[in-house]
Amino acid sequence: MNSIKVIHVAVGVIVRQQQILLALRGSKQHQGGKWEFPGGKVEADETAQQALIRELYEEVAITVTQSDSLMQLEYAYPEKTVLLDIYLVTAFDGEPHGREGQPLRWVDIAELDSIELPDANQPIVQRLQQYYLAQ
Ligand SMILES: Nc1nc2c([nH]c(=O)n2[C@H]2C[C@H](O)[C@@H](COP(=O)(O)OP(=O)(O)OP(=O)(O)O)O2)c(=O)[nH]1
Ligand SMILES: [Mg+2]
Repeated sequence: MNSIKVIHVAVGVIVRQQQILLALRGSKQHQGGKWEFPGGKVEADETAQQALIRELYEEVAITVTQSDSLMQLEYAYPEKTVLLDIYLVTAFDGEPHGREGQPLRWVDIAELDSIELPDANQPIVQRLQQYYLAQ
């Protein structure tokens, strides 16, 4: 049977001066109360990169001007399976603010592994720390 629906999500790792932007998920959302990389579901009529640009504008009011694919990962939560399409956002216009009232924070890449992120995000943190803190 092919009844498992995978939810395709575009996620932005927004980097500025060795720090990364996190947003707090609402307590009633899936994975609520955890800090996320801003992003959201890819709609039927768009590519993941288009969804990224739309979501980052809707959620944190920035216009992405440079984004590159970092990795894709699928993760099965007990209640749903997500396919995260993760982009490194290295240039953008505007100063981020939480347009939906959500708190935002900039964190050092070295600090990322001590923050409560959604369970699926562990490989992203590993990759970022390897990539930026290698030397
Ligand atoms: N944005 C985001 N979502 C993540 C991360 N890690 C992770 O497992 N997810 C999951 C949680 C959700 O099940 C899904 C993203 O859904 P979402 O709630 O952000 O979707 P959306 O912005 O389109 O929101 P909505 O309109 O459906 O409320 O992906 C992450 O770092 N960032
Ligand atoms: Mg979202």
